[in-house]
Amino acid sequence: MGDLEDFIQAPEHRPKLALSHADGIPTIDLSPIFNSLPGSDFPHDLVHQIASACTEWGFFLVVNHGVPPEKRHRIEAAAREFFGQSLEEKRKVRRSEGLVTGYFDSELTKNVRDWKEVFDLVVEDPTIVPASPESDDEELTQWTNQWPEYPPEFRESCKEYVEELEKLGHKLMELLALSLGLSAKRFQHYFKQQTSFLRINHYPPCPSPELTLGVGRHKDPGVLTVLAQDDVGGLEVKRKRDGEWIRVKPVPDSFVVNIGEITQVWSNEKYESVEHRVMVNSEKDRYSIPFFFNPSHSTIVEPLKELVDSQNPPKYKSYSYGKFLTNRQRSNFKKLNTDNIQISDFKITN
Ligand SMILES: O=C(O)CCC(=O)C(=O)O
Ligand SMILES: [Fe+2]
Repeated sequence: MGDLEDFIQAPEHRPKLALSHADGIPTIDLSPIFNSLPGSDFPHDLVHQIASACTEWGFFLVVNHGVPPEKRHRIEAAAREFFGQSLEEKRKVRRSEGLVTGYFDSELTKNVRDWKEVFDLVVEDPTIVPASPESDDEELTQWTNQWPEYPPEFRESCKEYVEELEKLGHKLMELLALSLGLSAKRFQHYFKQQTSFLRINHYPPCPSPELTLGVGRHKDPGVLTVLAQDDVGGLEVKRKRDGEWIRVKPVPDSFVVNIGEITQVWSNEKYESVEHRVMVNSEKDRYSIPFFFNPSHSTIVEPLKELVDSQNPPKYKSYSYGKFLTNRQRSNFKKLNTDNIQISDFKITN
């Protein structure tokens, strides 16, 4: 993977190898949404579970989520085949500054290299985004997918998986809306011309797991992330209550859902996006597949009018999601001297 030196975390960010599983992240059974009569509301109890998981953790697992397990197994198998090839083969579909989809093995999180390789694809092909982060530049550009030749079923397995995850994403947004006291379809329109993307992460075994991270501590910038992790484990969440790093135990056929920064702003911090990171290990390869559910580039992100009033004034200035996204994108390629753009940059401080 290159020089170990590039991957070494500052001492205060290194993982503890002694694990803290503690009382875990809540697990939410989504079967009621498939059993309720068409046109009727989701059960109150389910909406309540979503509200308390989002408030207390910013993370939860879902089971009985409606995604057929065979579609998940197919993309997982295709991912193993793809990453099992030589670096030379994989680099035929490498990502570059002009072409942001495809294979990449040198991502930085908070300016330190992650011990991972990834394959990214956009859900809308093409995806419309601003050409540059500059606020006075109105030019738009397109992100398109590139596909490897091998394995031959790679493209189709990604496509059918993404379709399922999109359906689940919309269901989760309906639940989230209800849990905030909004109408079920309140968020739907933001996802026309969505900028959602799917990432496949491969974390190879690492000789020094105590010094490095598969993904450094970060918050997801979008609306919602729905992650499939395999049975190896490594994802850790910073518990809101006390700041302890808690391991998210793998549960077969479940998804890990977490709140992104846009939801934090929309909800005026009723729901917070929580930091997480990934530990690697010296023995096993680990794979994970996050689906990042993101709105249109033209979305102006700000606390929702219904959720603010004179008692609870907006905690954020509005910002353009498209500009935010292209700004982040640029910093992923370069080691910068400063931290990349954060939503805290838009926080209103009195
Ligand atoms: O691999 C994981 O478990 C999480 C990955 C992650 O947080 C990310 O890609 O944003
Ligand atoms: Fe993440």
